[in-house]
Amino acid sequence: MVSSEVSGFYKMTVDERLNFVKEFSRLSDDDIRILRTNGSLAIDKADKIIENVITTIEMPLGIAVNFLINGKDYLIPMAIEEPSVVAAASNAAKVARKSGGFNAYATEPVMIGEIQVLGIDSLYLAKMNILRDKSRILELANTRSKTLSSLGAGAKDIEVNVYERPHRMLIVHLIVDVRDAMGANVVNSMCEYVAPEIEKITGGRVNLRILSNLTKYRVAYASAVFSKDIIGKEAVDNIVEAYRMAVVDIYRASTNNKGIMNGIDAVLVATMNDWRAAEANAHSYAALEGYGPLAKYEKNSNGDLVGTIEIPIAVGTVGGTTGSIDKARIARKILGVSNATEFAGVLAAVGLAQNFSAVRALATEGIQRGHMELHARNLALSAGASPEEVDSVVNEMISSKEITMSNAIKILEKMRKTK
Ligand SMILES: CC(C)(COP(=O)([O-])OP(=O)([O-])OC[C@H]1O[C@@H](n2cnc3c(N)ncnc32)[C@H](O)[C@@H]1OP(=O)([O-])[O-])[C@@H](O)C(=O)NCCC(=O)NCCSC(=O)C[C@@](C)(O)CC(=O)[O-]
Ligand SMILES: NC(=O)C1=CN([C@@H]2O[C@H](COP(=O)(O)OP(=O)(O)OC[C@H]3O[C@@H](n4cnc5c(N)ncnc54)[C@H](OP(=O)(O)O)[C@@H]3O)[C@@H](O)[C@H]2O)C=CC1
Repeated sequence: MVSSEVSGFYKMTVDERLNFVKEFSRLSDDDIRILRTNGSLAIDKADKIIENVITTIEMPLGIAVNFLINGKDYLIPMAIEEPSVVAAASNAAKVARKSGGFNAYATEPVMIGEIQVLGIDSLYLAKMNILRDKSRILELANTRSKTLSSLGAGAKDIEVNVYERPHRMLIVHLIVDVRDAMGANVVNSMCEYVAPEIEKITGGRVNLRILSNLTKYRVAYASAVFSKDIIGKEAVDNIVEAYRMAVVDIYRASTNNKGIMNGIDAVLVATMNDWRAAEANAHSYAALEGYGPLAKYEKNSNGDLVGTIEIPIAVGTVGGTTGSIDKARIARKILGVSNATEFAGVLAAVGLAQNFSAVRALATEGIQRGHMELHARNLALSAGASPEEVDSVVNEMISSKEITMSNAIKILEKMRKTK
């Protein structure tokens, strides 16, 4: 197995990077041909995926290197428009692997489907009757997926929540093990299918039947030690203090968690998973006990920084659009995860890595040096520089210490005049 630890990956040419990834992930020549093809999603195929299609839109896909998770090497495909995210993930993974890399695990892939029942005479009696008929309801739900039933997964339990005020209703939770799927469609099918039975049992009227995007029972964890000898004692203390700011201040917690999702969303986009669901999930979980940071930092007795993350993740290796788009299928091959639970653990590690790098930068030199130097390339492109002109414009912006759009335009105009 080739190691994912590679210094100077970013200095390689695109072809050299592709060759590295091909060898690491054992990609076929056909995979490489697809990765090299711009616009590989044919318009007639795109037209079958969503509605009212007029074109497709491209976005860069980069690879974060150095990830060692539970002793296994990973290359992380990330599709994102924001510079410095891929660099930051690779940077954190490089530091973490010096202390053994990330440890990660995820709970069983259990989702919650919700059924709202209104117009019930006796809420507590209705609750009792639903619980009494639980096995029959679960059996009915499980007729909706042959695969889940054959895997010993599917609908497993029922919870009933009674609300008397401000509005009277029952909310029935269908607890479903969705295995390798994200699970929204299958959970929704089950909820809709059992709804008439719930009406019969309760004498009420079912209104909504929809999954919850808050997957309280489907949670991933990751941890890593970041050595004080690499990041410095002062950085360890400053990062712990920065974490504490996110604990007391929701304005900081929001930005902190955005940084975590920078990494997770990018992998979800690369593999065509539902990142809107992931966003809703992460932020509502962060708010369960009053909105706070999803990753925590402590200093251990050796003086090193210990980072941990606890984040709900509903991600699929089957279903949705994960198999419909060739590059997403290849991105998953690059990632090399064999099931949704392993995938969730990897995403938690990516989220922690992303958070560590951002907070490390913030708590030491500030975010602008690392981030803006990479963002300068976008400014140069937006100012109209050709790919050949970008590096010269960027270098001049950096040496003038003015990384702004107006400076990029000025430099470009001057450069073209003197040519
Ligand atoms: C940008 C770095 C990594 C530079 O960091 P540096 O210290 O200049 O990097 P280095 O030269 O010491 O290199 C260390 C490693 O970083 C990687 N690396 C280094 N440079 C590159 C590059 N050009 N392209 C790809 N990878 C790169 C690479 O793995 C490299 O190892 P090597 O290959 O040399 O053995 C650092 O400053 C950093 O991690 N900054 C944080 C950036 C960040 O978090 N960006 C997210 C966007 S800002 C945001 O949206 C969220 C935020 C910040 O608001 C969240 C929050 O508030 O919490
Ligand atoms: N609120 C939200 O987040 C919502 C999201 N969505 C969308 O729903 C999609 C995800 O739904 P999802 O149910 O995952 O997708 P699918 O319905 O596409 O896929 C799930 C199905 O795949 C089959 N399957 C085959 N092998 C496995 C396996 N190993 N593990 C699990 N299932 C397997 C099962 O069907 P079978 O038994 O027939 O083989 C299962 O029901 C996403 O596109 C999402 O954007 C939709 C509605 C709401």
